[in-house]
Amino acid sequence: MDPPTKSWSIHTRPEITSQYEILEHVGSGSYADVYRGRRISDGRIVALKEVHDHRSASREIDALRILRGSENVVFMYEFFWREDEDAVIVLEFLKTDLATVIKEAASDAGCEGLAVGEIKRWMVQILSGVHACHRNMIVHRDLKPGNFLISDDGVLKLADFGQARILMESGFDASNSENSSLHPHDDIPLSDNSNRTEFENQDEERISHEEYFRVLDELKIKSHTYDTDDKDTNTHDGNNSCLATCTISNDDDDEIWKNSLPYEADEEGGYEELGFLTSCVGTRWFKAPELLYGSTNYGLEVDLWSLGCVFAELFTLKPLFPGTGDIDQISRIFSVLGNLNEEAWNGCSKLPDYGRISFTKVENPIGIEACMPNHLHDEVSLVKKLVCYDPARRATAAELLHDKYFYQL
Ligand SMILES: Nc1ncnc2c1ncn2[C@@H]1O[C@H](COP(=O)(O)OP(=O)(O)OP(=O)(O)O)[C@@H](O)[C@H]1O
Repeated sequence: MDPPTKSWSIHTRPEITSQYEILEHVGSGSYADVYRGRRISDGRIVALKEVHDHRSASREIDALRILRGSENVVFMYEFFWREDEDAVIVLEFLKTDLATVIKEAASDAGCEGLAVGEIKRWMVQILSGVHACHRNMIVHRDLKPGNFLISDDGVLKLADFGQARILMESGFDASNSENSSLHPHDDIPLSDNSNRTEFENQDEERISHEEYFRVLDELKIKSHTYDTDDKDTNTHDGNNSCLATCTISNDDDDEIWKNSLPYEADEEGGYEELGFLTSCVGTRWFKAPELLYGSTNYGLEVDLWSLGCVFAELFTLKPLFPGTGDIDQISRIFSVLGNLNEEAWNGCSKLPDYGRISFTKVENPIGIEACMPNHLHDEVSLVKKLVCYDPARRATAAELLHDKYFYQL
């Protein structure tokens, strides 16, 4: 079947085709088509990501500009963006991803799971990629195995920043916390011959030890900044990239839920004017409880919950909370952690959708331990540091990078 008409536009753009040979279409996401390409000047194989959504392109470029040079974040060589055209982002080409690693291990009948050494290696790289984001106050908002790409030489890189937000200016200048998102389209003249921006060969930003530890301290500050232009209404279902808007659910029960949620407020002129973050982001299985309950002033911690789910999956090769709809998602979390209440998270009753639906009391939550049978105490404990209700109690990526678990043989 032919790709959607719009995705052909990359073939008809001389500024791109004069520099890149487009080899093949390698994948599609909710907002993008990705092609393998060859840079004509030196034969380098690249990924050309044609992003069909303006806001998503802006987010991805903003984040990748800031994160350039981070070893565990996908590298952006340059991008092309002209008025009335989709942005095309030129990225390093990464052949596989963590979802494939997990799937292959799970489908190998003789395989009892990934080797501990391999798991630790992936985790450290995941943490390093997420730490790079968080030290720059970038919340990714869609962490899942499929968004951790892997190079031929086994280096894992965080990708797909289409839902990312910058919560404050990098450098943590809180005085500029509002309107902090960079807008590449504002500073790139949108004329025919000035639509290309290169990043290759730029030196990695380096920070002093003093600055490093200051940043670690800052990570403890829970950021609840106002978001001036967040009105994205799309989210993904389950573990796959099939798009489900917030008004579509796999679960009939969610009819009740969705009708009670203020998703309509995300429409043009709604949240944009009010300046809140949307709760309508991420992939359900990895979505933090505060997002499921409609929070609009969450912080970096939503990524930490997702990380916990990814880590559990690396250990067990099975998703931790494979909900079929938002209600089912919450029910699954409750059956493991117990009901969400003030005792579990002081302040949770203020979440916008708290109490809109009453859930049966889970008398005996099974605990994370039961989801990870045959796993060591340290492994369960690592997941528990992330998968906990109170966002303030979730361990940061920086803290976990120092966790003794990663230094034990
Ligand atoms: N740098 C890359 N190198 C190789 N393949 C890539 C690269 N980036 C993305 N892909 C492939 O293209 C597909 C779509 O990309 P991506 O997921 O980033 O688009 P998206 O619309 O932002 O996704 P999503 O639906 O998860 O939000 C991915 O599944 C992946 O297989």
